[in-house]
Amino acid sequence: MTHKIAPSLLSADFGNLQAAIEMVNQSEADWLHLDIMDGVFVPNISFGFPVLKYVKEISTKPLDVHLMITDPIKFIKEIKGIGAYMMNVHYETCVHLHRTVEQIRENGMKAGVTLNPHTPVSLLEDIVSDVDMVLIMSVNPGFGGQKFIEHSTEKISVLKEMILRKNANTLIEVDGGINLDTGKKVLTAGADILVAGNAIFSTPDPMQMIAKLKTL
Ligand SMILES: O=C(CO)[C@H](O)[C@H](O)COP(=O)(O)O
Ligand SMILES: [Fe+2]
Repeated sequence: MTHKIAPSLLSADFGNLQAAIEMVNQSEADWLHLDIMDGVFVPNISFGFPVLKYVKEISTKPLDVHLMITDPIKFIKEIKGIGAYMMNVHYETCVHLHRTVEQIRENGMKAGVTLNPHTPVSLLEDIVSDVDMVLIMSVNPGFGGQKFIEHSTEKISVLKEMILRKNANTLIEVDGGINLDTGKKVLTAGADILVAGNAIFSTPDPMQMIAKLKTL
């Protein structure tokens, strides 16, 4: 399977979201990544449901929603309501992670579990086969444009080994500081999906950058 690219809208020009979404529609991107922050779990606030609803009206790509919020189980219905394809919750925010994953799937969405840089992959032993995707954060969540944490590649290798050992179909997504250089490293380590914000939206030709990331 060739890898997927999920541009993160967080680094787009919020003054012209329509143009950014239409650019992604016309590009080789596979998914559109949406970062929801609550100012509690992470020290930043991004955008919420009214914006997501607007994005869904324009986007032709499956929506990959990354929830950086406490108690994400409370918002499963809302995320379903905006037509999300993938709902990613942080391991660190879910007391009842298995129940959360079950409810996401019962609501017809794919379930992703996200790990902060300090959270070991070994904690996923008993749930990795029950989730559709694991999202490895390669920066501390909350902001775009941060530097890739090199240790992330080791975590991806450990996770890949776990998935193969369990004969699971779980995908690996990587988010934070991804560019042409770090993207190559994480793909070699076993990643299936690359999220990129700054690397795409800070270049003069974002569509060409998406194409380059796609051919890594
Ligand atoms: O989850 C995120 C931040 O918490 C973003 O998806 C991520 O940071 C993407 O931005 P960049 O590619 O610029 O690092
Ligand atoms: Fe993200």
